[in-house]
Amino acid sequence: MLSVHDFHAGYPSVPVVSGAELRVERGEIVSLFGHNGAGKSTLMKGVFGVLGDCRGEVRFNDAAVAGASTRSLMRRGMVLVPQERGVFPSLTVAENLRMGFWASGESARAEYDRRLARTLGYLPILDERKDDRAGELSGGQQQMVSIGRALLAGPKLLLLDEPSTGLAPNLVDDIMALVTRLREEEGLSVLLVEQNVGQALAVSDRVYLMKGGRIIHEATPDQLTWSRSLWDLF
Ligand SMILES: Nc1ncnc2c1ncn2[C@@H]1O[C@H](COP(=O)(O)OP(=O)(O)OP(=O)(O)O)[C@@H](O)[C@H]1O
Repeated sequence: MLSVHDFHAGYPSVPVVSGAELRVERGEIVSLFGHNGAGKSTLMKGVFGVLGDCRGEVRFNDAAVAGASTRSLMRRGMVLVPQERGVFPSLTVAENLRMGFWASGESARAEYDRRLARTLGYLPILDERKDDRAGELSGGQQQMVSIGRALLAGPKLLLLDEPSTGLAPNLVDDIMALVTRLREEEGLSVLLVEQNVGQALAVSDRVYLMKGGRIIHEATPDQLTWSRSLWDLF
């Protein structure tokens, strides 16, 4: 579904990610772990076409997409849920969700209704709050808006950047359960950045460790759980 080879990304005159190699197979949940500043968000944003200064190979659904715009990647089915959530506070929840649909380039009303019904099925709180301004919602509910907006875009691959930032532990469990359901019921592939390592490991098929802008190791959750030497890499 996604393969990244010798990928470099950063900001004007600030190189961050160096020579990254990673892949996400269809239907896989893959986590990317690393300390603050390791470059996880930069890698995700680079792959998603948000940053200008990138080079290397990115293949998505068998097409070479390095350098493609975010807009074209969304139309192909890659969607980023950014760490900062990016909800539009003065718009209602329903309007925020609709933005995701429009960003996917779809315009058929029937498809909108179908995606909306499925999304509200996963996130019933958004149905209850659909006429409220997103800025009035709690942090956890705003995270649900951000994920819901991504689902309205009809993703095949979700890039989820620290979805549980600032959330209570029970909400972290809810988000991990949602990720698992989306994989099982929608066949979604997920690349997940998460600081709650234990909870992310429980839902992941594979894991990458990132340090100093480099991917330093690939492991299964089992290997990571039982190998002290892998943790020492950090
Ligand atoms: N807009 C920017 N301009 C310049 N440097 C940036 C910018 N955003 C991030 N950086 C730098 O890039 C490096 C990697 O940051 P990044 O956010 O990718 O790390 P991260 O692993 O996602 O960390 P965290 O877990 O804190 O989100 C850091 O040194 C950071 O200061």
